[in-house]
Amino acid sequence: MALVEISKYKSFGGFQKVFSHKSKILGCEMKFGIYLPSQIEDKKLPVIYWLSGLTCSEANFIEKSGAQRYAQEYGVVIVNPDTSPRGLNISGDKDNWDFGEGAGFYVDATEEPWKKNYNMFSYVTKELIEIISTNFNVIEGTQSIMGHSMGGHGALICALKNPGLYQSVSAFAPICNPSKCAWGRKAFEGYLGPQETSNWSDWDATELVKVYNGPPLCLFIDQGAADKFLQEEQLLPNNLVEACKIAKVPIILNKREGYDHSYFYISSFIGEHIKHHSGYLQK
Ligand SMILES: N[C@@H](CCC(=O)N[C@@H](CS)C(=O)NCC(=O)O)C(=O)O
Repeated sequence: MALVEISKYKSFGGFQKVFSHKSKILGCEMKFGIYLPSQIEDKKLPVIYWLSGLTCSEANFIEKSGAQRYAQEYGVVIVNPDTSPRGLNISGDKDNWDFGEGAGFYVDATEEPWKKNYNMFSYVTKELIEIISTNFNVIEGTQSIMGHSMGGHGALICALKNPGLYQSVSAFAPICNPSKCAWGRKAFEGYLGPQETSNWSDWDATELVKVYNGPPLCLFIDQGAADKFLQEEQLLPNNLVEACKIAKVPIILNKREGYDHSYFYISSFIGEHIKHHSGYLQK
């Protein structure tokens, strides 16, 4: 599991780095970003994982979120992986911006030709955690997860399907009910098979919340009110809020007037999310 350092920039006192490594679970070379605050020289730190949305690589979050300032302030490492396997040349993996490369949807695929490599759920929740705890000065098991859009869905399902693995979870404009929106239905159909014969509900936050059985978990959700994908009913936050009410799972939904789906919106509130997670991680 050798890591290769691809880039290193000093930022707010710490270092923003990118590494590549050969992923066993995905069967390809993968890159991830990691921000290492300066405090890591003296002590072990907790980790927040960030999962990006459709069309992103590890670069978007690093270059546009402005997270480094807050990671340094709160003394947390931030790790952000790519959004799918890359460079495999599976037939059809580059034909769509919302399926295949850049759109792994954080599931473990069961369908051909994806099932051998498109296993982003296992990559994020197992292999990446192991790589980070083996190679960096982090507190093993003290971690949270957040993400945006497809990555917001990813963060929610990673937390809901692994009770206790993450101390807290948050999401910006998450795809809350993928079984009921066009993006999710296309991805689930391709990676998991037809709804009638596959367990889509095992990968859908709105369904998973109804059967959540683990340590107390509060879902911290952010949504721009002027997000065109909210208006197009790709995100469906109200379905998640309703499911949480029924299941008695606490949820905070912050509606942000005038904000859209972009990293201008994310960078406006990333500090609040890092502060939120830090409250759980520094206990
Ligand atoms: N390509 C899509 C938009 C895709 C999109 O908005 N992707 C979001 C995540 S769902 C993103 O983070 N894009 C990268 C960026 O803004 O840097 C379109 O043109 O409608």
